[in-house]
Amino acid sequence: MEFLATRNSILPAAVALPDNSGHRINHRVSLGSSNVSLKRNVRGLTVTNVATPLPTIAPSWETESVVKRNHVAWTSVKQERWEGELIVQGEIPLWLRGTYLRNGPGMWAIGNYEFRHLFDGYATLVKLHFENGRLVAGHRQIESEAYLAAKKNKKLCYREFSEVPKPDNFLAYVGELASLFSGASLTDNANTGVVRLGDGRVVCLTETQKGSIVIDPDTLDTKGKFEYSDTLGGLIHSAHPIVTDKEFLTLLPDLVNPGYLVVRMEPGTNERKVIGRVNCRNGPAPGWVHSFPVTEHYVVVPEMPLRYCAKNLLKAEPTPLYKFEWHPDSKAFVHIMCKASGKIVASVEVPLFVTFHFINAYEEEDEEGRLTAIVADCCEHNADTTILEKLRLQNLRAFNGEDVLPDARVGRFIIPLDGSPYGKLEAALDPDEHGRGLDMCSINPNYQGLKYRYAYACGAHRPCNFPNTLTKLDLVEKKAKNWHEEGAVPSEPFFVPRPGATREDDGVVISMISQEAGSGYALLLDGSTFTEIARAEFPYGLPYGLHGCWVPKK
Ligand SMILES: CC(=O)/C=C/C=C(C)/C=C/C1=C(C)CCCC1(C)C
Ligand SMILES: CC(/C=C/C=O)=C\C=C\C=O
Ligand SMILES: [Fe+2]
Repeated sequence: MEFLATRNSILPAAVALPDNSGHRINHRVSLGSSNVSLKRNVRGLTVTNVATPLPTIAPSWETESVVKRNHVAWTSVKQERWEGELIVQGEIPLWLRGTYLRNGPGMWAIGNYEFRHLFDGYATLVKLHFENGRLVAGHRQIESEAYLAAKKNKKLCYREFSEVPKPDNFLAYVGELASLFSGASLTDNANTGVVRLGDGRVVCLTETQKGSIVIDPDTLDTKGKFEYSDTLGGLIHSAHPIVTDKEFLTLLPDLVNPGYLVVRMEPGTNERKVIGRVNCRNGPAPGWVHSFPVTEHYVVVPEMPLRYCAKNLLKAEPTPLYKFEWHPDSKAFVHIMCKASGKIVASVEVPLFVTFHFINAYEEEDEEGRLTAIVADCCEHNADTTILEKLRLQNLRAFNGEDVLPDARVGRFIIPLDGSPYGKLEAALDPDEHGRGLDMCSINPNYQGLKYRYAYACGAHRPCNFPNTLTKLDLVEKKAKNWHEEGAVPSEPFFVPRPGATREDDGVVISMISQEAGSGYALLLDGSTFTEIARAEFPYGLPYGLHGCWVPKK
């Protein structure tokens, strides 16, 4: 494992603002009072760099409260919105023109009520707009029904990942007993990812279908629901569709007759069409499909023994695995469906596994060019579900130097296409290369579905309780380069290829770092050397965020 030199010195914040580090605070403090002009020299020009915060809409239900001193990564963002130019240290490549958007659960409280789990928080969308070597940043809360209702009623009104409203909260809001048992009580808090469709629309997503929300990538305005115009129904889908300029592919789990519909939507439409259906091989319900990968011609449908649980969906109190149950006896399977015909070309038993995120998949050929297997890689948690519990906020906030992050690896599935009944699952490289922690991955998008060499992810610099490095994985040399800074919690490293590049790792890696001291910054690493090329400090600490997308400049 290679560790790269990192900086310890941190630039002063562009604008001095109350940090997120604690004390008795008044959340109504507005950023509006903090406009600051800073002069700097950019390529011979003196540029007045004005951090111009937008008017702050302080959550009225988040008035005076006592906040414990926590890592800013796990501390709710204090303002509903902000925008301003950041001072850049280093050089942003001039070819980098567009907006990186990152979604994630950034607000974990309603009044004095603190949410339990990382995945419960109300969605905070962050943007980094790069143009001419300059960087304009901002964030904004997504105005889902769930968020607006919580704000208005000062209480939880919809079912979140682990939180369930008290019946009177929800009934007071929606007013119908039957709604508790239908999709109406599920959240539309689109806090997981953000994708740019082939037609240019930008949609924030979570695992409930109703939580598909169209936003404006420039202003971060919530434009409204993305309504699916088909009649496929169902309540949930994969949080991570595969999105290219040509299509949107996703999985719709069927909780009644355990299986999955594999569906495709064309750009410019809202209608998903069925490619085919996979019936589960075993178990009382489909396995959780947070994500799935595709190859050029096939869709890989994982059947994980961590399965949805209809009973847990209705429970008022969280169960150990939330809306899921671990069924090792039901075994694990991987199904391969042909994209063109919808036919299942392989359905094999594989070793037990636990994953949130697939990294990529590709078709393996023999010397004669005959297709022999599908290779699918994921961030695999050693078939251990305890990672879900480690992501409870109280555990994330309680870090005391103990090394409690469970081990993870690049799990490589090899799925034979010769009709044999078993597939293999092995580590693609020694997990010690990335500190035995691994999640939140990206690749060069031009290599999606193709044989590839590099992946970017978060790994571990132990002791830790959460992935705390950025790591570049070389899956051919089986080596990793790691970036780490003391106390930093980096979000998913997102790879943007350089236009015209011919090398797979020619591009930049974008991440946002939340720092222990309460601050945060945007970070650019060179995709090839994996060394820092630029950073820009935010005037306030950023909470942790999940997944992002790139919106190129028109
Ligand atoms: C943020 C993340 O990674 C996952 C979020 C998952 C969510 C919000 C899941 C929500 C669900 C419900 C509210 C009820 C139905 C089941 C399930 C999809 C898990
Ligand atoms: C942040 C995370 C797992 C970290 C484990 O080491 C998973 C996030 C899942 C949702 O997108
Ligand atoms: Fe995810």
